[in-house]
Amino acid sequence: MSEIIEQLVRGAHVTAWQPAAAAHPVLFSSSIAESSATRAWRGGVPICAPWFATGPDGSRSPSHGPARTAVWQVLEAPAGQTRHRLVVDTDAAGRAAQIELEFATARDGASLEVALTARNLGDAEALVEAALHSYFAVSDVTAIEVRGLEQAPFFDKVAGAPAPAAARIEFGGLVDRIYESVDAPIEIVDAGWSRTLRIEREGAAQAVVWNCGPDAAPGDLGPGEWRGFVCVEAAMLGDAAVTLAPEATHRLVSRVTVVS
Ligand SMILES: O=P(O)(O)OC[C@H]1O[C@H](O)[C@H](O)[C@@H](O)[C@@H]1O
Repeated sequence: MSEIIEQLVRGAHVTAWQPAAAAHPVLFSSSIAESSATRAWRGGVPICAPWFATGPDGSRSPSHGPARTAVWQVLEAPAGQTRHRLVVDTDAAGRAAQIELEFATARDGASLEVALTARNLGDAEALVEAALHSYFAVSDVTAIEVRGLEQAPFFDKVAGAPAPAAARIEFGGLVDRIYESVDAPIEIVDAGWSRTLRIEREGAAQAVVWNCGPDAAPGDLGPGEWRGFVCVEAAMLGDAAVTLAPEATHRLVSRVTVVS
């Protein structure tokens, strides 16, 4: 089978990727996903910027920032790569700003790299949060293992409190965690599909792990489809947001490799 790659101009949203040699998609998308000015595609790689959720003080909207629902400009790119550009006019602190976002994708037979570069075009400093909110396809989230986070404490958004490191993530209900400091690669070990995905990140020590489970499943997921993905997100939010001086840039990268 030949490679499948799909990307929307709205949100510069990569909605599908399956390398030619892979038996299953690497990225999950909902069977009833839609993309509009008010609703982001459910799946693929939503770009959250220049804030995450409702931002550092909880008052930003839309949730996860305007980048995932705005129409981006398509830039020229070498064969096999894509580049998109968007300028947003508000920073994560709610201040008027000029922040250029450039989103680039590159891939080979086994890896897909997505990179978001934020550049402050304004005269004053700008606060930027961001996440590459990747939905990785799995055979059944309740039967996978996520490796590489065992030693890392996290903030449990479900409990609303910090939590100590835990040996294993049990999926099946709502899991929504912000791991604060993780440099090593994270692996999704999927025995059902005899496959391991390795996720490497640059420009972010945080990783968000999310699956909604059955009870918190959003309306734009098909029946039972919560089992078919796990989000492992390269993230910089809250205390890890970056303050960009005028002309300063920050690059956030997530690279997934099919290792077996
Ligand atoms: O439904 P969405 O706006 O796409 O957000 C989906 C999820 O994104 C992140 O993983 C957040 O940590 C979750 O709290 C949120 O529920």
